[in-house]
Amino acid sequence: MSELSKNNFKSLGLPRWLVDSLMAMKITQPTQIQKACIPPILKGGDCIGGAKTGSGKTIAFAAPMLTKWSEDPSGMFGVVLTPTRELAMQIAEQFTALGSSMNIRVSIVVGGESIVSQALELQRRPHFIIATPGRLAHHILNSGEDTVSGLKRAKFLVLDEADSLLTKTFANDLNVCVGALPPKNRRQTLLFTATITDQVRALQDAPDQENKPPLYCYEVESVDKVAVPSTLRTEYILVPEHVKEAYLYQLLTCEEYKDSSAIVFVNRTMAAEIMRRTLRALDIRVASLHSQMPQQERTNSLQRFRANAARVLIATDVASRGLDIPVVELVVNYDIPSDPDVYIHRSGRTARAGRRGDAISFITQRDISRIEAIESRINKKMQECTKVHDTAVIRKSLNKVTKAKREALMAMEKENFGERRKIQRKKNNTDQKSLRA
Ligand SMILES: Nc1ncnc2c1ncn2[C@@H]1O[C@H](COP(=O)(O)OP(=O)(O)OP(=O)(O)O)[C@@H](O)[C@H]1O
Repeated sequence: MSELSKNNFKSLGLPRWLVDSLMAMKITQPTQIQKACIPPILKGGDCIGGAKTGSGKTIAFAAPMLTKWSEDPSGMFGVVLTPTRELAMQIAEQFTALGSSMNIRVSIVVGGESIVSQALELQRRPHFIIATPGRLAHHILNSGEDTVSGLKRAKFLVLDEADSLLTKTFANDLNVCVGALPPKNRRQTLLFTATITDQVRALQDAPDQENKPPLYCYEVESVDKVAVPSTLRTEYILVPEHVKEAYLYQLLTCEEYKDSSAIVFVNRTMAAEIMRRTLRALDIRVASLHSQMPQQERTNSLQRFRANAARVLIATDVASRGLDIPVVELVVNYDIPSDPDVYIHRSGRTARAGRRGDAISFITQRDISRIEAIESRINKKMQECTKVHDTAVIRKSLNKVTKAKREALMAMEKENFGERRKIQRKKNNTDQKSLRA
């Protein structure tokens, strides 16, 4: 098929109803990854789809799956696994929206929600299950044959954020999930990520004992060696460790960003909580998202941020992958991640679908080697951010920021926050490690 004739979804082989659904979402022209993946998936192939953050990978797998399902819309059809609960909910929303005219049934199977109501929902035979591996594995092992028997007839398995799912963290649960599905030669397997790792590639090269053609591997835009979107501006600020909070406050309230929607990434849950309280005391509309929060709070926080009731989201890496919130204009790496791929995913929460966005990294003396590793991974040098440079201004805000932080710490101590966190962590552990996700 020539490049020109791939310029709309119909010519890629999608049916009218789905083209209409996409059009209702104002999606009319396929992106590169969609052009590359949809036709071979429709032909029955497996696929490794690698493309930058925000390039439309979800529709690249959802559209061909929905197309094939609509030809025989009965029973369990596909399973999508993804590393976080919020991402599972987001993908389920996309499937539901795209398939709404076809009475689609989509079930979300994630940790932190009622096991019993999920089991009942699974018994009603959804067409698609969007799950985190831990909770789906739990149902497979504990919920009885009538709950999970439908999995044996699934035609598709998707590993979204495949590189993350193929790490040790998920190995046991993933094995349980894959073991409950038809063998490789009787299903299609689709792997998608913005950061293809050797573990993902290895699946393509693995000897094929089941007589299935090898996985197609699309590394879209591989000619362009820069691993982040071209619309993403990458900058850094050199910050002395003891005034990081004051710099953050200045950045979030400076002329350019005072009304912007921003995600601030920190490396620890405790830091996220301190930061949320500090910024709230400084009159910034703020929410937080981390793994030690009860699920209902996680969902509420994200909803508030999506609806712009909160302008700033303080998050750990539970929010670094996949979340699609188009209004986000700024990502701050308040703490620098040790893995350069994590930087790519975090920064990819902005500059999505061709929009502009900024990723600003706070660099202390200790972070220099991490920054070098990131620059070499993304093949791009960060520019110095000049929006917060006036030391007098920093000095001026330092007092009030320090006071706000001190009050936040005192309130947390009074509420026994550290203790509550321990209890929550213990609860999460006893909910057992297989419910991790
Ligand atoms: N063909 C298209 N035209 C315009 N917008 C699109 C198109 N395809 C997808 N989008 C929109 O682009 C945004 C990003 O898509 P998506 O979340 O699938 O990105 P992704 O590649 O999975 O990113 P990540 O690697 O961060 O998970 C979504 O809001 C989606 O609706």
